Amino acid sequence: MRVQVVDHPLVAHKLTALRDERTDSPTFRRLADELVTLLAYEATRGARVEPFDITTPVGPTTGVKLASPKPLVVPILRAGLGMLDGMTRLLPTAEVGFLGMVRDEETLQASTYAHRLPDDLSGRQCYVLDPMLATGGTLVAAIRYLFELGATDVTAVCLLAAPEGVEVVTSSFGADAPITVVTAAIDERLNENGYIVPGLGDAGDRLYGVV
Ligand SMILES: O=P(O)(O)OC[C@H]1O[C@H](OP(=O)(O)OP(=O)(O)O)[C@H](O)[C@@H]1O
Ligand SMILES: O=c1cc[nH]c(=O)[nH]1
Ligand SMILES: [Mg+2]
Repeated sequence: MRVQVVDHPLVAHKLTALRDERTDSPTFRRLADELVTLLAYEATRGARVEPFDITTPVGPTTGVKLASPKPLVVPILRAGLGMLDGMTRLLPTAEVGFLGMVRDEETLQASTYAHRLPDDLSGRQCYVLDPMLATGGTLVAAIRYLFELGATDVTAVCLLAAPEGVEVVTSSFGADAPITVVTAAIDERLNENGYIVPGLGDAGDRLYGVV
């Protein structure tokens, strides 16, 4: 398993504005979208391509195009939906599957309330979108499900991660697992309610105007 923290001044600048409690919902959505596009650039560094012949106005050449089968992008509802447009802007030919998951606020256990994914993920590069990697329960369950469907190459794109969550994903699948986590930052810790500190609060509520 590989963890990549995207170290870039624009990422840090936008993340700071996203964290700020004064940032309203429309601005939060825009910043999340912009951040994902920057993270997507790194997350897709290993995207498979195949040779593609074209003719420019000057003559023939061979370039590349994304290889088949198409990559699959999987936002984890609700908050992951706020990352979908930013990701598919860079991967417009990707297919999109959906996982609806919610964490119990008391037990912090994740449960799945909806799924709509292709039946067979073998050979597909899968990109899971979830802004927050907190205890790791949600991401572990999501990746386990993708593996059950045959996935062998999973990249999770998160806006923020807690060290505890990164550790749980690593220990659940092993250091050699074909998993990459790309995030804008790994914060200090989780608090007693399972929230990332300093974090940005409840990503779903802030995206969708609940607070
Ligand atoms: O790493 P974990 O401890 O499992 O927590 C992270 C999950 O919690 C949040 O979702 P939430 O359950 O609040 O659902 P929502 O997206 O509908 O707000 C967040 O969007 C992640 O999916
Ligand atoms: O800090 C956190 C942890 C889980 N989910 C969130 O939205 N925020
Ligand atoms: Mg939430």
